[in-house]
Amino acid sequence: MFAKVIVDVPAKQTNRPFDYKIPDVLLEWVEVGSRVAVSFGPRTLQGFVVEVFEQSDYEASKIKSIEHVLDLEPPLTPELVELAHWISETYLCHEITALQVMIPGALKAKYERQLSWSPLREEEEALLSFPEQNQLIAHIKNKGSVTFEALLAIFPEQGPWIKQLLRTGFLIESQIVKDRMAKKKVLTIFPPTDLSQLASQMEQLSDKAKRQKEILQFLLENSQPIPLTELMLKLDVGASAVKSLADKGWVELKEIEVYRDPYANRSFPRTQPLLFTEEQQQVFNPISEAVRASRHQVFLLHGVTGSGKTEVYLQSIQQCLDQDKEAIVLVPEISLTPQMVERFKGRFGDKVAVLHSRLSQGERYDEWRKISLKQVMVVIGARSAVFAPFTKLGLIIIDEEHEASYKQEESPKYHARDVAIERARRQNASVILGSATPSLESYYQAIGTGIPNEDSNYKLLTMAERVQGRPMPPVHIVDMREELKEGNRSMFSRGLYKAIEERLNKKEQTVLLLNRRGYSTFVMCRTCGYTVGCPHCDISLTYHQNSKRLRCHYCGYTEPQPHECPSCKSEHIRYFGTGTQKVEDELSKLFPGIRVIRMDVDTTTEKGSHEKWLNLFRDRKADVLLGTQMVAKGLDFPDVTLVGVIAADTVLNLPDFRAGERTFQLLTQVAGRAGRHQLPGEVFIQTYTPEHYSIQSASQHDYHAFIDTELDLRHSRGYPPYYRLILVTLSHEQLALLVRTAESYVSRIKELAREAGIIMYTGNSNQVPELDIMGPVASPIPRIKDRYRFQCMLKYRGEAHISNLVRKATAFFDDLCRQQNLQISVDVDPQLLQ
Ligand SMILES: Nc1ncnc2c1ncn2[C@@H]1O[C@H](COP(=O)(O)OP(=O)(O)OP(=O)(O)O)[C@@H](O)[C@H]1O
Ligand SMILES: [Zn+2]
Repeated sequence: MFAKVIVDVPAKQTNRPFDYKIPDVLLEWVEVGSRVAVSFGPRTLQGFVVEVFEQSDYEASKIKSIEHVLDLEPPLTPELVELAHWISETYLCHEITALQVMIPGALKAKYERQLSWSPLREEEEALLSFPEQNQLIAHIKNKGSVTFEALLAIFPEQGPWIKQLLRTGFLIESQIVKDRMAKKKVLTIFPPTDLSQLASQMEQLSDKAKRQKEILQFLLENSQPIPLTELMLKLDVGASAVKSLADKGWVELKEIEVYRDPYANRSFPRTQPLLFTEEQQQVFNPISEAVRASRHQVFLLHGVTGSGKTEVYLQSIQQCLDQDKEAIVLVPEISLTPQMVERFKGRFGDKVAVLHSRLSQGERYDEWRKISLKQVMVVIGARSAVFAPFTKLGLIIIDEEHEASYKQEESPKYHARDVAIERARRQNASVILGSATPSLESYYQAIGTGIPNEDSNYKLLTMAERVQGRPMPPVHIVDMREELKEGNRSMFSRGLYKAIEERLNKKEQTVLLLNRRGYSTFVMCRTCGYTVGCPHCDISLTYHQNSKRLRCHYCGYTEPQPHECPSCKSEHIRYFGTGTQKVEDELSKLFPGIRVIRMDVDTTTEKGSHEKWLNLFRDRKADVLLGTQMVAKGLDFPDVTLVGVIAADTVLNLPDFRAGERTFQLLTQVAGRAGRHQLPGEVFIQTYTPEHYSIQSASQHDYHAFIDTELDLRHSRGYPPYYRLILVTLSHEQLALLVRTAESYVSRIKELAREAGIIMYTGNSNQVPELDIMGPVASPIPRIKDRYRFQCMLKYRGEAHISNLVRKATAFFDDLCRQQNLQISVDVDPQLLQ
């Protein structure tokens, strides 16, 4: 037998699989999706098996053998292997990169697989009566534990038996990875094997041994092993009572390996399905019907903030579980709050695995194992959870589908929403895209005039009302130019100031949003106009108050706060712009004693800090939650009655055609945090451009007004959803070489387009162009980490085979990339244009 293997060499010549022989001893273990070690030139490298077959076209003697198999169960399913191929074609990346992104980081570390005998199965051992089984058992028990390789070396013929013992749980695998991967060991109490004696043993105990009786009683009722600490907490007993039972030999104490569960110490009260509102029922019906029929359909669920989308998700998932199918829920990383997790764990309990980047590598790996061993049916996670190795997928839900963070910014630059739709299509699963502010791309598809696409199968579902008829909060737009005219130079308008004061008096809570962290966003000399920039990037440095240092938000460079102008030595160096730190400062000056929680990248680096702040706020230990966009999403706190946006223009002024859309989304989301429960809410938006349509329509909660204007603009300028984009960024340390190369890159593409007969934009309005190339021009941030950056943007219609051109053009510069350290980064459907 042979295997086609994609080897871990990200270079152009290896974007194809190589043939390897499967040695007999590994026949049992090599499947599509297996990770293997193979020799490649002088080295041994990792690779993924993408096909297993019988006849190779190559001369048998020339084909090398697979050296090892790296996991006892293939980490990828055949379906995911195919999906990786699709990703590499769609997003123009190496196939190995797409395969690697699908497996948890812990698997990539070096580790050793130890097999040992499971204490949990001791009683059933007698059932294993085949001589082969007994031989294996004797060997392993004798050794205590043994590596997989050693076992195979001694019993090369016994692959099938080893596999069977693993699958039935008699053998357990522990992965001893240099320090961090060993599974947690937990002291566990095993109830007596013979429960019939338990009653009489309890009789024997004197009245003083009340605790011991309770423990036995509990074990009698549950007859399951339970970790010592958990039992002690549950029954409120000390360890000594357990010890005396163990000393009598009535119960047994043993260390066993358990999953590291970040939510182990938290209980999630079980919730029951809520009775749907009329709107919820009416959107649920078609979803439920598609799930039951196993029909692929994409539902765009446009529901205003507080309309109860989550309950629709929950009951749709239930529908899926009832069909014995699995579900994936994607949420943006920053809204993966304990509150969100609680809602899913509360409904589905142990059936839920959670994946996000704040888990340790070990925790992540354990959650992933639960998925691949089919111990859970639901996964909730950030972007990469779209690759959960389920095999009976019924539904994928993407909450806040408009979020830019679903796009991965490094290779593979995939969009989780589009990957989800593709995955669901291949599995006849349904997709729910939920948002109060759907992206233009999804909305355009759903209203049925999208880019012509045979497979498009969208359906628009709308929930226009909040649950229980709660009103949308009134929004006041404050023109900051007027404030200035009236002599108010503070960052708080008079209206917002009064509103905060009122909340303090009434003991209600306030959420304040400012999308810029740090203290001051730039430092400028009033005498000569010099601004302090990063020496490695073309961007100004931000002043951070705590460290009293200036910091670059792109490369992390820092320098001490200057006291005179570095250029003209004048003392009139001043701090401009407002960041979250400055707002915090200002609040405590204006409202002495005010309790503020600040949440931004600087206060949430520590593990668990994000949750800690939100819990403090929920427990009303603070009056104000102040932060960057992380405070805008998903929060559902009953006492929040005021939302203030300090500067709505920060996003609006970004050099990005989506600036208007992003502003509308952010304002709508953050406004949606107010008045979600009994207490009515109120919103203040401070801005220098109150007339802008994004701000106007957000303040009126009018998605349709916004989208009509925005669609017209996109159409006239030839942007998505009418055209698709590919952004190519070239970077190099030498500007001259870079400019030359960027120009020749663009000529190359034009040449290839002409050869392919693609109609290019010429300014002639009689022809509808298929492709327009803008650039090369300097990128919005022309230099990062000492590398100059130039970009060109390809706008194109439909598929038009443009990605093929880009692939060819990029390959043409491969040598230059290797020899001259030129970098070419290709971003298909880019979300960030810098
Ligand atoms: N059928 C129902 N009956 C009673 N209460 C409900 C019902 N559905 C949802 N709710 C409650 O209404 C509130 C808002 O619901 P939810 O948070 O799901 O809204 P959402 O649409 O997800 O909002 P957002 O987009 O702002 O996050 C929650 O407190 C939720 O428990
Ligand atoms: Zn920098």
